[in-house]
Amino acid sequence: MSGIKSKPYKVFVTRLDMPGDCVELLDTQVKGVNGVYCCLNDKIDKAVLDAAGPSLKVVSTISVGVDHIDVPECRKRGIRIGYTPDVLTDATADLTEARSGGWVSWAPTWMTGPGLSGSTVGIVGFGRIGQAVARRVKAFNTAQILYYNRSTRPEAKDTGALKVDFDEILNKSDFIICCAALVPETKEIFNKAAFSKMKPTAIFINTSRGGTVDQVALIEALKNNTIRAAGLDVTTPEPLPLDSELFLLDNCVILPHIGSATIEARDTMGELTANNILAALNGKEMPAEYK
Ligand SMILES: O=C(O)C(=O)CO
Repeated sequence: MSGIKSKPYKVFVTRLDMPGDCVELLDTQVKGVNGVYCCLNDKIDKAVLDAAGPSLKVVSTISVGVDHIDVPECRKRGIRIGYTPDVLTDATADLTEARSGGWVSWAPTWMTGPGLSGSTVGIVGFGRIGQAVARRVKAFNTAQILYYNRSTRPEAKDTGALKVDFDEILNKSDFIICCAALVPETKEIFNKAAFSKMKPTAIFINTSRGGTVDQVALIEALKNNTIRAAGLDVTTPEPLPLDSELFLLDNCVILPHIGSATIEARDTMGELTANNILAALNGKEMPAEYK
C-alpha cells in the first residue's frame, strides 16, 4: 500500500465490509496499537478516545465529513485525523434524485417537476462538492448560480456563480442545494425562518448532512407547501425510521445517503483511509489529513 513499510501496529477497523483492499492490507501490516479506521456513522467521542487510551495516534474516517469525530478532543490528545476529500466529489455531485413504485401508465403531468433550464440555483456551502455541483448545473443552461459560503471562492469564476448572503440565496433560488459541512455554524441553518424565506416553488436538496436541517420545520414546510419539494440524501437520524412523516410526503424524495456510492469512489475512499493510517503511524505526511 503506497509502498509504505509499516512497523507492526494495531488498527481497529469498525466494519468488516470496508471497500477496496484496505482491511486486508492493513491487517497484514498492523499489530500492536494505535489507529482507528471508522465510518461516518461511528461516533468517535471522548468516551471512545478514553477507551482507546494514549496509544491511539490516528483516527482515519472513510468520509469527507468529520462531524462524527470529536476534533478538539483529538487535537488535545495529539491524535491525527485522516479523511477522504476530493475522491468522492464527482460521485456526490452527480447525485440528483430518484423515486420508486407507482408506475401505472404514462400520463402528461405525472412525475413532472420544474426543469433547471433558465432557473436560479443556490448552493449553500461552496467547497469542493458545491463547486462540482455548480459545474454540473451550469450545463443545464441555468440562468444564474448563487452561492453562500463563509469565504469568497475564486473558483466561482469558472461557473459565474455569485456570492450572496443567506437571505438572498433563500429569496432568489428556484433550487437550493445544501453542500455545507456540518459544523456549529451550519447546524439547523435550514430552519423554519429559512424555509419561510424560500419561494413557494422552491426545491430544497440536501446531500451534506441531515443536521444542517431542522427536520420538523422541513416537514411542516413541505406539508404546508411553504416550499414545493425536497430531495434528501441525508436525514436525521440515519437510517430514517420507517414511521418518519417524511416518507409519507409525496413532495419529498429520500435516498439512503448514497451520494458517494460509486464503486470507484468508495474503493478509493477505503484505500485512502487505510493509507492515512499507515502514514500517520509511520510518522509520514498523511495523504489527506484533516487540519
Ligand atoms: O464522505 C462523507 O462525508 C459522506 O457523506 C459520504 O457520502
